[in-house]
Amino acid sequence: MRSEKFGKDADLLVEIEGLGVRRGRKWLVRAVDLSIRRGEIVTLIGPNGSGKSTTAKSLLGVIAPDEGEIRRAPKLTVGYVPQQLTIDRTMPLSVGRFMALTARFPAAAITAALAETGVAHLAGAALQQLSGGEFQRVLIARALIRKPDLLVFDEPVQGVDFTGEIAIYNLIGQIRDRLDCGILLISHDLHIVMAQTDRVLCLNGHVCCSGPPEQVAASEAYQRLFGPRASETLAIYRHDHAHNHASEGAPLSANSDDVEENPLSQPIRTGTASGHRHA
Ligand SMILES: Nc1ncnc2c1ncn2[C@@H]1O[C@H](COP(=O)(O)OP(=O)(O)OP(=O)(O)O)[C@@H](O)[C@H]1O
Repeated sequence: MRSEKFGKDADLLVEIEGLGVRRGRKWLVRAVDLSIRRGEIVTLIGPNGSGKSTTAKSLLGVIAPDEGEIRRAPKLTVGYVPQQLTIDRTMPLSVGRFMALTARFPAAAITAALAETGVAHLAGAALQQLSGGEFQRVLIARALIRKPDLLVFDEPVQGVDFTGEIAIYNLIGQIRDRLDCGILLISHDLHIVMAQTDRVLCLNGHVCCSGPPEQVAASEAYQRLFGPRASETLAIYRHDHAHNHASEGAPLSANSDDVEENPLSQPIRTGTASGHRHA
């Protein structure tokens, strides 16, 4: 069943079906469906505590699901870019040494990865002296060394200033184009994250709504979660990029009313975005 599915769809990297994670009597997430294909940028958004990290950790295999299935393409390589806040930058360490901290890589591979994210000139710099945006580029470079099929970013613009944010999102788009990898972004920052995104899943313990950014931003469930002004900011960041969303469906209603912690949300689910190709 597993190999059959991935055999038929060579671009499919990971597929989550009916994911549920429970701690004690509380479901942290339930009934989450999510798939990521090569060349696709998928964003998980949702308020604090809505289950974004839980979903991502399940996808990465860090935590085991209590319900549902997670299927990964054979030999899938995943790169993970952690939140800046989770890393102690007070250690006296150069960028070059930081890149080789958890595994040994040839110097040329490190240089190439730093060049890919535009920070090759910082290889000898001290980690503490980097700006938020520079440090984020170093973290991305570290995740790129293994040439991942799938890159997961946890809050990619945390600690980065406003112009830096746009540059980081442009970089993420370029990485997707150059490496033809799949990308999963996790963010509670609801508008800026959407600029480069093909598909958004709005979580609040379950999938409140999903689909192309404009469709999600316009949905009632999204506006109820984030407030009516949330969708207005989207237009500022959205830019044109030539691709086709022809196979994505319109919102359909769905059921997931047994999730304890989501009193606000009215579940809406869209059709899955399959056959998505970039020019
Ligand atoms: N081991 C655990 N035991 C009990 N509750 C947990 C556990 N881990 C996480 N939670 C709770 O599960 C919910 C979802 O947490 P999760 O970290 O997935 O949310 P998130 O959307 O990533 O939040 P944030 O945006 O704040 O990072 C939260 O209410 C959290 O307190």
